[in-house]
Amino acid sequence: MRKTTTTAEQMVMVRPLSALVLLLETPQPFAHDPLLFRRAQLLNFILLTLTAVMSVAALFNLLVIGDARLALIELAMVTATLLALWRFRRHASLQGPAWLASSTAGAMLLYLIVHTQGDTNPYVLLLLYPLFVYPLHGLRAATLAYLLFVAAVLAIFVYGWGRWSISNPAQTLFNITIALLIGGGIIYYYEHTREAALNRVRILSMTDPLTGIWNRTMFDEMFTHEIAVSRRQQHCFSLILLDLDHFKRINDEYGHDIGDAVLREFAQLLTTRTRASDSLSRWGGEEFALILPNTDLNQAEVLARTLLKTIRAHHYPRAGRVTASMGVGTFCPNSNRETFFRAIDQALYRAKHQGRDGYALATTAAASD
Ligand SMILES: Nc1nc2c(ncn2[C@@H]2O[C@H](COP(=O)(O)OP(=O)(O)OP(=O)(O)O)[C@@H](O)[C@H]2O)c(=O)[nH]1
Repeated sequence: MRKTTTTAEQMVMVRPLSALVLLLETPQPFAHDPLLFRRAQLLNFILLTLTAVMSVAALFNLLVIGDARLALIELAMVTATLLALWRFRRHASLQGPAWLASSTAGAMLLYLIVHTQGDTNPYVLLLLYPLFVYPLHGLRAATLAYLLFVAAVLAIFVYGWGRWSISNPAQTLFNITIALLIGGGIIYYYEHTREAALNRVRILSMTDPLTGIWNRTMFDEMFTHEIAVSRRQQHCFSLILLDLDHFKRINDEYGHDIGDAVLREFAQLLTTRTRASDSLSRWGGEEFALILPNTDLNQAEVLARTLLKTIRAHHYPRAGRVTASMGVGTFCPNSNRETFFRAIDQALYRAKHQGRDGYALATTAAASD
């Protein structure tokens, strides 16, 4: 076996570097949701930047400018961002640290305009606020935060009107208001477009384009989730695999368009005849999967019989009547995922071989370890 050794020199080089990489990396608990992960990445970056910038500013103000009061305020902000960073990384919490980050940055910008007393140059920096408050909090909360921020800026300006030497204050106030509203409006529009596009992509990635029900990826996720719930709460859930009978004939006799219409209507029929807590997915082709949370085998069997009756009785405008076969099984906390699914698949296969338009049960022995 190859042995790797690390010299003391390498350790010194590697440790600070890996500590830095660790800080830059977004914590794993956010990795399951791409949207959340992007938000967490941004928050991590903002908190680290705020901590670094404020630390440098505090040192500069203390040692070079000699302004201890300002340095103290900046050190308080460093403490706040470090606290937020700790909560974010240690407890994988996003909301609280995000609000702390945006409030700290907002307070810092407001303090800057108070501190420079009428100098309008720092006002351009105010547009940094919506740039990160929108991606951090989402459209609604960010708009509220930004409007409050604009109101605070204007209130500070009005407060300083008679006290500070501002050249042409009315004109300046008008310019600042317009710049903040237009700048914020553009960022709002951009964020709105981005959120709408992301939502669309999200829906497309979760649903089947033909029938509109959950797709196979979502089935896998919901199935995994239901197994976790079953093991945690120590109760069973059921699964029904459905396959349309002789579907190839429909395509061959009436064409693919009619076949597609049958699939859509079949999905609709099942959706209306099952509970809102049940989840119907298109497993692939003419095969569907129905997850029934908190349902035992007897209840699943009753539902299978009802569904078979409903499917048999339904008349499709061009294709007439269509039947389906089903494999029915119940997952209990001691079941094994793979063997359970295989047993249901085999049950469906048996239902087909027993003449179709019926169901077969996954045997308990086959479904368990
Ligand atoms: N129109 C349409 N047909 C599809 C779609 N996906 C799969 N199919 C068709 O579904 C048919 C499935 O055929 P088979 O696997 O032989 O099954 P079957 O004819 O239903 O026979 P049994 O399942 O044994 O009752 C094939 O002709 C596929 O082309 C789809 O999205 N639209």
